[in-house]
Amino acid sequence: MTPPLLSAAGLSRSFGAYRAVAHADIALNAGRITGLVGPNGAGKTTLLLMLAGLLAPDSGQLFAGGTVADPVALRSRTGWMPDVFGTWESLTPREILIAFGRLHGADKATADTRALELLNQVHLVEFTDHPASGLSRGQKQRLGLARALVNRPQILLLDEPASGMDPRSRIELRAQLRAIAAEGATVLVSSHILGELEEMVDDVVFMTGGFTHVPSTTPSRPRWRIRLIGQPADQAVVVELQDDAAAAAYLAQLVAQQTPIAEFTRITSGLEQAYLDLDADRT
Ligand SMILES: Nc1ncnc2c1ncn2[C@@H]1O[C@H](COP(=O)(O)OP(=O)(O)OP(=O)(O)O)[C@@H](O)[C@H]1O
Repeated sequence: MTPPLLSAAGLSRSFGAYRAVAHADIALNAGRITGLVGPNGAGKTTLLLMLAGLLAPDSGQLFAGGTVADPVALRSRTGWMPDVFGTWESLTPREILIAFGRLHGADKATADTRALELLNQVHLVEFTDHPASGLSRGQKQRLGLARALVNRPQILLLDEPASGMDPRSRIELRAQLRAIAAEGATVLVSSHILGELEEMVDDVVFMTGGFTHVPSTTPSRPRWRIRLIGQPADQAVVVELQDDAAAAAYLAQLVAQQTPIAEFTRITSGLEQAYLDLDADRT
């Protein structure tokens, strides 16, 4: 079996006395998009920074392709997109991307060509030579994605990439990540938008209180709550159905049977339900 492009075993990291990541195991395989899901403060960003080779773990080990990862080599193969793009705002998107290309060893002409290619890809060409401070939050996110892709990374780590993006940009982001994975890279994306993540990812890793948890199966079936007229809310029935079309057919069948329905509600996506189940286990 091909070893994961990047994996971590027993990573931990504290800030002073506070243990942000207690024990994190994760395996990121070529061609796969993995979702990293967890509540605020769970340790997701800290884990992503360690996986990117940007923050040293206190203990645990990182492996790239099955052998112990060298942080410098890891950084050269990794693209990192932080949740907030806040640096170098007086520079233009072209200058920022060229600078990052040069940091990755490209000559000026190659870095310039790559910068323009990426600005095209994330639809920011019209802002190529304007200061980045004038970009909106969503545009800055798109520039952050371009910056993460400068070195054509095999390992792409994204922290809340869709926050601030408009619906079209989100759809494009999904397609771009899928295309990047299809070329053999691995993508790890943290997000709180579970419905959206569910459409994007192949695998999910949950994180709570500094610990990672891999669900035994990735739940994919959403659930609906059905309550009959006069039925107390706590006695409503919950059914799992494949998708909205299956729900519509099920509802039509109930109506044809003259079932006295008071409520028929999609309650959560499968991923949301798994998350709530995990949270319930922990409280
Ligand atoms: N540099 C730091 N110094 C001190 N504490 C930190 C530092 N970075 C993170 N922490 C703390 O570690 C914990 C985990 O933070 P982290 O940013 O990894 O969580 P997260 O899961 O990404 O949260 P969110 O979903 O809110 O972005 C938090 O309690 C945070 O305050």
